Amino acid sequence: MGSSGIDWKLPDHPKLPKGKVIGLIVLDGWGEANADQYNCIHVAETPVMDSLKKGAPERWRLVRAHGTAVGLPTEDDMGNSEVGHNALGAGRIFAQGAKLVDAALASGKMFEGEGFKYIKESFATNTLHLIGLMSDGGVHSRLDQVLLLLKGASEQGAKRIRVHVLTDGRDVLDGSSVGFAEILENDLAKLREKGVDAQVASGGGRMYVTMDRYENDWSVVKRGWDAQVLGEAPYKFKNVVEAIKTLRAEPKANDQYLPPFVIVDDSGKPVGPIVDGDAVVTFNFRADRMVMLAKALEYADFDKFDRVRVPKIRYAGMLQYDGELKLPSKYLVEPPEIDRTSGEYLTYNGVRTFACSETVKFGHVTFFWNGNRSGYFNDKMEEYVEIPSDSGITFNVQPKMKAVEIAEKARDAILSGKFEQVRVNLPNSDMVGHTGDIEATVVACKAADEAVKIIFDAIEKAGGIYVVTADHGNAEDMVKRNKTGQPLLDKNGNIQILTSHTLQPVPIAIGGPGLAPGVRFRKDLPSGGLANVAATVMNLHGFQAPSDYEPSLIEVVDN
Ligand SMILES: O=C(O)[C@H](O)COP(=O)(O)O
Ligand SMILES: [Mn+2]
Ligand SMILES: [Mn+2]
Repeated sequence: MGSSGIDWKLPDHPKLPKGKVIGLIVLDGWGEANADQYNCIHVAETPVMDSLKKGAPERWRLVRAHGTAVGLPTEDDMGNSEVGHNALGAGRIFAQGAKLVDAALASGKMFEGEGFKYIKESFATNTLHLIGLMSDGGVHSRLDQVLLLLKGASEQGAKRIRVHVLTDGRDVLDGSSVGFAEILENDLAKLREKGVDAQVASGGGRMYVTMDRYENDWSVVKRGWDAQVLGEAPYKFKNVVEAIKTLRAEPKANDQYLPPFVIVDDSGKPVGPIVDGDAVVTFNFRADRMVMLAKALEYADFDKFDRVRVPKIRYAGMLQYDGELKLPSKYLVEPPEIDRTSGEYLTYNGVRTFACSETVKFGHVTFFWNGNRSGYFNDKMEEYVEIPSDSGITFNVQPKMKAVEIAEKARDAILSGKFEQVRVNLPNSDMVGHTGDIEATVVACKAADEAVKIIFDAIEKAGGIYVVTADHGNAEDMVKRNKTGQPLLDKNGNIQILTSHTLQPVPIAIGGPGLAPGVRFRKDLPSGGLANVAATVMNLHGFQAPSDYEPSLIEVVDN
């Protein structure tokens, strides 16, 4: 029993041995879908992953990775890395940010909480700034929630509001930001009719402005800071719709990569720099791509870039983004309380763990896996290795990314005999899938498959077990489809490329020389999802899972 009163000791599994090394591979954005020319996994040569299917149904199956299976509001919500890795690591389904924010808005509790009271103190004299992703993707944010927040804040006395938008095109179709901007403008106009001075103040494409993650490239956050806080950007416009349309045409940027811009008044002055006394809310509910900005806004000691001017603000996140760092300290909605994750249990039960990915996905197999918590549970039992990602490029120009490097680190960790769990995320199919470049995504899928082979070979040598799965779909479908599954065409007759994730299930396969002969997937969990994986892995480590975990996918039959 630990000091927290939690009994961390896991009971022995009645049939499965301990001490086998498990190679636990998450292919990011690797779903299962019908085979056609837009299914890059099908088009790519992926002999290793293909061969696993032959193990069905005993050793290969599909699991749900979207919607309510991962704690999202509806079955129309595609999966994503945060909720996927949370479910994989925590073994239970938690109501996730999107759902918690919906509930807090519906009940009005958002406006009664500590976080809102804190920012509200600025309303009488100062400006409320809202910063975040303008999208209905439901991955990092949702525009309908932002509109309700705007309405609620104005009803609560906000007299001057400035919105700093980040355009998406990654969780939604490229080009859709124009429509979102029109919807937002419409609501801001309604507020102005009511006497609230409400306008968009700045913007930029999410991948080029603000929404970097895991400290891959601070210049992205700096570009946002300059526009949002300092009111400085290379482009100036009178309104946001014009800004987006113009920048999409020239310099021909897509939504994800629009350059930063500020909105200026008739005299050319930026309408919304952030100044002393203002309130700021970052309205994304998802953590990874808000943490860096949250640090810049909140930390007095900060040396990642020159902030030039650091306004004394009242800052709240939509959620608290990092439970360990308590960042930000003020927030509007309580984050999901993802406790007692499998990683924490396993360290208490003698399972030594190695986790690795490249920077852009490093936090997925550490931070998200451990319930949005940074750092080690026990640094004597765990080693996390981050391979630096390339920065400043779109990954279609480098579709192999660091797959080989990740796999080789995993191989070495497996062969070292120092770990019982070696966990990796292979980013290729997701990161390249998001660029919408089909040819490059095919190369990416092949590269991921080759990396899997390197890890499998090590597992073979070490007499271990492999578990390979994915966090959600992406590369298996690169086109927007109608209800009957036919590709949709835009008004120029071109197919509409799908840069986002999908609603598809993902594969899970188990095997390797260390897998006890009688282990197979149960048949009585047809709707099993990612949250069932943690108990499965605990079993394969020789333990029974805690009783409130989603049930294990495997059973052991006597041969
Ligand atoms: O943040 C991103 O890159 C996308 O919005 C979602 O992708 P991920 O959930 O795979 O990280
Ligand atoms: Mn992902
Ligand atoms: Mn993704």
